[in-house]
Amino acid sequence: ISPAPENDSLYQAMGGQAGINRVVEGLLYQIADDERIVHHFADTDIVRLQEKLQEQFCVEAGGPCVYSGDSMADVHAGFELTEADFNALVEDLIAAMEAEQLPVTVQNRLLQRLAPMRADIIYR
Ligand code: HEM
Repeated sequence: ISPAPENDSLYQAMGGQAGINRVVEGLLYQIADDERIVHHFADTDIVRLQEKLQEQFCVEAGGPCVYSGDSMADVHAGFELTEADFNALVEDLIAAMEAEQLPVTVQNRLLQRLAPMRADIIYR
């Protein structure tokens, strides 16, 4: 787990919670259309996933939120996710951020916050 950001500049650059929520919604639509990975979500409570992603992205962007979901290792264990699965989801997230016209510098700051989670998400 990386330490929380020291300020909320990324949260502000993403448009606060409303902007983050639009990115999360776009991500969920991208995943729904992504035949490479959508099968993993067949039994998922999407309303819960949306809520937890909204919280998590807010925290990682330095916003005033608390993440109430489970650990990345616990959540993703059992899906046997590959590096290709991980990269596909990152591509979907980038597409969602592009659709919100977030500058690449802002996109990269969020991706850098999420990248360290990779080791907990990919199956070993
Ligand atoms: C940076 C990458 C990722 C992040 C930040 C992330 C984040 C999350 C979060 C916050 C949750 C909700 C946890 C909870 O309900 O308590 C979740 C659930 C889930 N994630 Fe990920 N995830 C990532 C990558 C992936 C990938 C690559 C896949 C599959 C292709 C995946 C599949 C799932 C599934 C299927 C669930 C729902 C689990 C269930 O229904 O019990 N995730 N993820």
